Amino acid sequence: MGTSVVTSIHAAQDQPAVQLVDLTKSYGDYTAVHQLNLNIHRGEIFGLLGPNGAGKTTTILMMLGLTEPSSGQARICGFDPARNALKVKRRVGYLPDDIGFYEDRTALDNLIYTARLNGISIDEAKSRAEILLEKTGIVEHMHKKVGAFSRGMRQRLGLADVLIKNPEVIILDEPTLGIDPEGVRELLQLISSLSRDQGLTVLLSSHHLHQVQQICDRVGLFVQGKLIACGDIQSLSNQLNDEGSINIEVGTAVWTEALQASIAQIEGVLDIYRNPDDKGNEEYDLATIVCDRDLTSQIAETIIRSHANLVYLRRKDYGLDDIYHRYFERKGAR
Ligand SMILES: Nc1ncnc2c1ncn2[C@@H]1O[C@H](COP(=O)(O)OP(=O)(O)OP(=O)(O)O)[C@@H](O)[C@H]1O
Repeated sequence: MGTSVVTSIHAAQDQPAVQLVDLTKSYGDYTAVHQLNLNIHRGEIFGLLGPNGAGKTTTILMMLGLTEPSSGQARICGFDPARNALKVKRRVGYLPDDIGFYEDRTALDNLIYTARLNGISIDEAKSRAEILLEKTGIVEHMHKKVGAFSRGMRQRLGLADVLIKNPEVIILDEPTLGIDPEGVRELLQLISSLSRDQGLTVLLSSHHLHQVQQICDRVGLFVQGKLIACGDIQSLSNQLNDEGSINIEVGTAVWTEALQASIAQIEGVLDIYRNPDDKGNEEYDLATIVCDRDLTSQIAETIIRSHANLVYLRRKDYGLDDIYHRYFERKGAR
């Protein structure tokens, strides 16, 4: 093997698995994805997060060569999907949010079918299918017809289906949709361990920040076709802290609109929101007040004056709820 070949193979290994440069997609006057720049490194688990209609699926379709960018470029495993869709397809496994299987055929048959479509010999297909059914935890159901599978089992089978061609990158569109909390936890753990064991690059699209952050190395926050922030949870939190605002969390026996309005009138209060993932605390209601300075005593006074029964008050660092709220609902609305 000549030096130049060796160099170029090493260069390819060093290249990010996914490179998006000024990637843009317009439908008529509407821009669904606007000049997206993003690198995803090999072996990384990346979460593409955003509310409905943010442009996540459109981005994925451009990455797969299933829709053409209006401008800009994507390179997936070194290939441009707009020109080399087949080469990209060979290296990338895609699990859409509504994967179709042959419902009247067994899980094993479905996997063997996919493997055969990808040019894998029948013996190899069988052995890979059995290994993957084992890994995804549904081996005992391999002879069951897929039509009888639960949503969680289908998603596990979907993972096995994308993995059967030994992809370098897997793209999972809302993989946890419609699965119960325990099933979500198990599925995410499975994705995480598959990625770690095999050095797989994973792109996961979701609108559940809480779920995704459990396994993602980095997340990108996508709003109205634009990537408004990108990084690990800690650095996103630090960016918000650097903006100089202070978060005060309060717990009250009752939270009323009148109380919220009184707090909003305090000079220096920037934003107030109820904690979105307050897990049904029955003792008190939790809210976060974003201020441009430390307004702890003014807030306490206002709550006490309104007889709302202040149960607790503390200054807090930015957590996931705050990141979600500040980036998606405040910045996204600008
Ligand atoms: N073929 C199309 N023609 C016109 N507009 C489209 C088309 N496909 C998508 N859009 C629009 O582009 C925007 C982004 O859609 P996309 O499906 O990429 O969002 P998403 O982030 O995946 O949302 P969701 O979480 O709801 O799946 C939406 O406003 C959608 O209506």
